[in-house]
Amino acid sequence: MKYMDMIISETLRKWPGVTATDRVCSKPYTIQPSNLNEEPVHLKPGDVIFVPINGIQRDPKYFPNPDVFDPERFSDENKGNIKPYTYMPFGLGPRNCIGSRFAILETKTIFFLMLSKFNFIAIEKTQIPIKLSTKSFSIVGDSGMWIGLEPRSK
Ligand code: HEM
Repeated sequence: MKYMDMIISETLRKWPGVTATDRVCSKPYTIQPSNLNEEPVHLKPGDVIFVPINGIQRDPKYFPNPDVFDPERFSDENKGNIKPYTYMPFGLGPRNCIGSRFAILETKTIFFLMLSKFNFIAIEKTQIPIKLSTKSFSIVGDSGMWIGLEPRSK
């Protein structure tokens, strides 16, 4: 199941189901500029901060060639190179997703059963590359997500 684990991790990097999360600031904090033309940002208690999970996980600074689907990023040899706090499909810290292990187990079970019976194939309605909807907060296809199931011959 190691390779399936790598596939699921990379899918959640490139296409995180939850594209952003938020936090409420509890004490004053200043984000220092990282470029010459930027001003410091002063945060006050009560300010709400959006953490763009999708943007961070597609940032070439953290994931080279971010648009390439490459499960090897999560191999035993490579996963140690991922910088802390740059991969967060289930959020981070004490309020991270309580259902993450269940979600991964469920995904693996479904894929194991489906792949043992069917090949997943592109059909006429499958959009390659997929065009994403601009009307949804989550990552969904503009005209749905279509895939064909072909029974596997024994
Ligand atoms: C692939 C599936 C899922 C994804 C990508 C996902 C993602 C997330 C993310 C990003 C957060 C916010 C965490 C943070 O801000 O640090 C979250 C919170 C949460 N998720 Fe999930 N989730 C998934 C499945 C589930 C499932 C299956 C359950 C329940 C069975 C669940 C229950 C929760 C709950 C209760 C919270 C709020 C936790 C808190 O505020 O302490 N999630 N999830």
